[in-house]
Amino acid sequence: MSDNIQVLVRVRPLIDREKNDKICINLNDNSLVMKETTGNELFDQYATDYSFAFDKIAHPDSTQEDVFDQARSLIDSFISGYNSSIMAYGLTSSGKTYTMFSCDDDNLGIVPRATQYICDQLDSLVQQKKLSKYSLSFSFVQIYNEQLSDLLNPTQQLKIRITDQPEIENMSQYLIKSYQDVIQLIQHGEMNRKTSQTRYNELSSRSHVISSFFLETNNTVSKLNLVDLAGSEKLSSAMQSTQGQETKYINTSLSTLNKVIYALSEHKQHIPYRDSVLTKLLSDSLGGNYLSLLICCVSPASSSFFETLNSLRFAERAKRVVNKAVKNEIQNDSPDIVEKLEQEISRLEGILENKHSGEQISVLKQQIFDLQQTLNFGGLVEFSSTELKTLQIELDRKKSLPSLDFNNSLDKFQLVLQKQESNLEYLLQKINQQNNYLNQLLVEFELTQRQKIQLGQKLQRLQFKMIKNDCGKPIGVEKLGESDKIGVLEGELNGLERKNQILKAKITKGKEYIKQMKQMDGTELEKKILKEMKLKNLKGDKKEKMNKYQRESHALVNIMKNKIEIVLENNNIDGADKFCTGALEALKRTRNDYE
Ligand SMILES: Nc1ncnc2c1ncn2[C@@H]1O[C@H](COP(=O)(O)OP(=O)(O)OP(=O)(O)O)[C@@H](O)[C@H]1O
Repeated sequence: MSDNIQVLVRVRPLIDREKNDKICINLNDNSLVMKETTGNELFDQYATDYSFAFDKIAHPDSTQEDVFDQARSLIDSFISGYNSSIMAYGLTSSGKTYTMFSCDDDNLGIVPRATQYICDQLDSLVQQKKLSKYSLSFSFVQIYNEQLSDLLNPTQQLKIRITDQPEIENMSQYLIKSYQDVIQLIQHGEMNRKTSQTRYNELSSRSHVISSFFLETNNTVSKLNLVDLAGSEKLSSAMQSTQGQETKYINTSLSTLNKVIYALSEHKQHIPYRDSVLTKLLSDSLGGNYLSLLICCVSPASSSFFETLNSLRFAERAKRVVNKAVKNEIQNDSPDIVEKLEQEISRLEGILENKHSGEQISVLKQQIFDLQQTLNFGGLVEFSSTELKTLQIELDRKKSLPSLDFNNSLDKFQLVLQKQESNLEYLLQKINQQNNYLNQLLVEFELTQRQKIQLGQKLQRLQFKMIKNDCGKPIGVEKLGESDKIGVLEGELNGLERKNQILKAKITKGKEYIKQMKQMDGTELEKKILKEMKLKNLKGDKKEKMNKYQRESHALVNIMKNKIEIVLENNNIDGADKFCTGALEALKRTRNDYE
């Protein structure tokens, strides 16, 4: 079966820290339009629209069940013997963990729902006698700082082996009988998962997590990967060194994922799977023997505009990747699972009877015990009551983590600074475009100059010819024709001169404009203002001032962008100048307000 990666975009509702933000996404069932809105009609009418189409869009009011419904067909395929993969991708705090792993009874995520669904479906197949035996097991690993570890047994050393598909050596796998088994394992694994508080998310996942189900039935063997990717985040000087290091690793592996998706979508010969642990492990889910669904989680808030745009561009590319999934059937003459396990037990018992050293015997005993547990479908870890108590205390501690005060000035400043930095990058890009446009004008100017000289020479030759006619021959039809041509050429010459003047004026204005824009690298000024505010540690009206500042600086950046776009698209220098003047005045006003 050859199938493109399916893409579902989930737009979550605004969260507390975004309550003053504008919504920058308009949604339909399969398409959406992004527009950077400031709330000011004058500026907003010039904002660019970015349109996207996907297989499905989950709106902010979509429930966890609605989202699971979109994943159901993939889980059915897994039950019928196809490898399947569901991956959540997005900026930090965009809702990936909520979508995949939420264990809140009222809002269960895809992993617990999938467990329940798989167990129910398998039981029903057994009851209908369509299936006589099966074994379902679960594993849970994380990639933190490019290191792979087992969340269910963190002391275990893991290794990736790539034969025809990637496999993890030494990874623990637990047999699953019910939904509760998986919930217990997830809760146990979540405690070993690397999380920390970021500027955007008070409990942010700093690792990529891959939970997998392995199903073996009478005649098929299949795997289901449920992946919660760590969220990308912009590096900032305010990050502590460990946080900075984590963020670097996350961004590098996500950028390799981007490169892999790019190479696959462009049908390149070399796919850089080996450049990161994440892509090595997902190599089969991306372009291989898997059916895959990508859930791209995004926030509708204008403060995440650029990051959301990037996530959607990534998702749009992923849609073009084609997987080649085949049903994994096993030969009927191979011994069934129970028989295989029984044979292994007798083999190990045989070895035991042959009197090995004490150490070997205890290892073998342990192996026999594990296998018996597996055979009895009792393979699920039994936590001792003390272990359970410790786990509960840890859970309660995590639940009671003090919620981050997002009004805390430092955090707010960081947010504003980060936005300003990306706006500045955007501006610089536009200045470069403007420079290119000016260069084009210069080339055009030179061309018209050359044409003008050629026409002047032609005119001289014609005038000379006329003088000769006047002196030598009677004035005839030919001479009248020549003088008409001269009139036309003179007209053209005048036209070219006018055009040259206009071009000169445009170039001068353009140069002035670039100079102004460069001076307006005045985000420097804005940063200075921020720094001053931080130093003064303003209280009381601080929040109001910061909000006002954020709105106004945002609007300013828009004015500048609009100006450039007008210059580029409509070639309307005058109109653009008015905006620029307006922007400069507004900038002065903002500065006055904060000085
Ligand atoms: N669809 C939703 N409805 C309601 N709340 C949501 C939704 N999606 C996410 N949230 C809330 O948004 C916050 C961030 O979500 P979550 O932790 O899942 O983000 P994340 O993308 O996993 O972030 P990170 O990459 O930092 O781990 C949480 O408080 C979560 O409860």
